[in-house]
Amino acid sequence: MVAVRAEASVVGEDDRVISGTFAKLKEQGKTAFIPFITAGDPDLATTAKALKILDACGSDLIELGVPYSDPLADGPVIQASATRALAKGTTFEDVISMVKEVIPELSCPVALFTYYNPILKRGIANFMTVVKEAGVHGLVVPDVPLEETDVLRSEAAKNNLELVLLTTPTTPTARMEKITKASEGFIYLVSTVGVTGTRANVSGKVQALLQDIKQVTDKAVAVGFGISTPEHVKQIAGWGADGVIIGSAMVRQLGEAASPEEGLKKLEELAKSLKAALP
Ligand SMILES: O=P(O)(O)OC[C@@H](O)[C@@H](O)c1c[nH]c2ccccc12
Repeated sequence: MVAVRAEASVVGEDDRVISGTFAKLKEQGKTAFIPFITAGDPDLATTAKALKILDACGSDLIELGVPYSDPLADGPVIQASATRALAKGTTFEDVISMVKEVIPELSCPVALFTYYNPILKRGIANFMTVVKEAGVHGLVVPDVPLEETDVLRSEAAKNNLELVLLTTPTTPTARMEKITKASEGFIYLVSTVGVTGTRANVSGKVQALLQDIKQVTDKAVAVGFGISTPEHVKQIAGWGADGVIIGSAMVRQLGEAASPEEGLKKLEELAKSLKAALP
């Protein structure tokens, strides 16, 4: 009995900040606004400012990408952004030092986005401890197969980190059900096949995919890939999504601006316009 209690207190419901955030939003009938940016593009000082701006614009969660040399799920915008960040010399350790300073100043939680290799390289247990100590609340690891998530999830859980899993339009139903059971924080519904990057329209399949997922789980579902305009986010919120994730459109503001200051200004404008379009 005692052992069971001790175990339960390691990961109490209250420690699950990301699922807690979604639960609160649900009570208020709100859809989460979740921007993604790459750490270190154009530099880490600007990333720190961007995190504070996104938080002030009403982000409900921020997905912060660790730049990686072989970002296989990413389209041209995020690839170029990761390349710029790496060319600046941004390391995982630098990203961690920066977030450690900034997260205490934010009111919204942060999920760290990273490919699997940098985790394996550092050792799963060690990686989780470092990330937790930096104040991070969850992890998105797009290239880890479901079958290999057990050890990742248990090490994450020891550190109160929620491990978000992804499902795509080509995921078979039985597998999608397993993913919804195993996913923590929320379920990441990839809106379309292919790589990240803005698209003119949101795939019409998203509405049916959301219904399918919601039939098998009560967990929150956030949609990402190809979302960039107020019309897109309105449409997806109308289909019952619990959150919208916007990556490339955000990354582009910072990456393609003439100066960091201009990039931050454009980022703020986009964040405000998307947030204002959400219920
Ligand atoms: O860039 P988009 O199309 O807005 O997609 C979201 C996204 O950027 C972010 O969640 C993400 C960045 N890289 C990824 C790789 C795989 C899955 C998801 C991601």
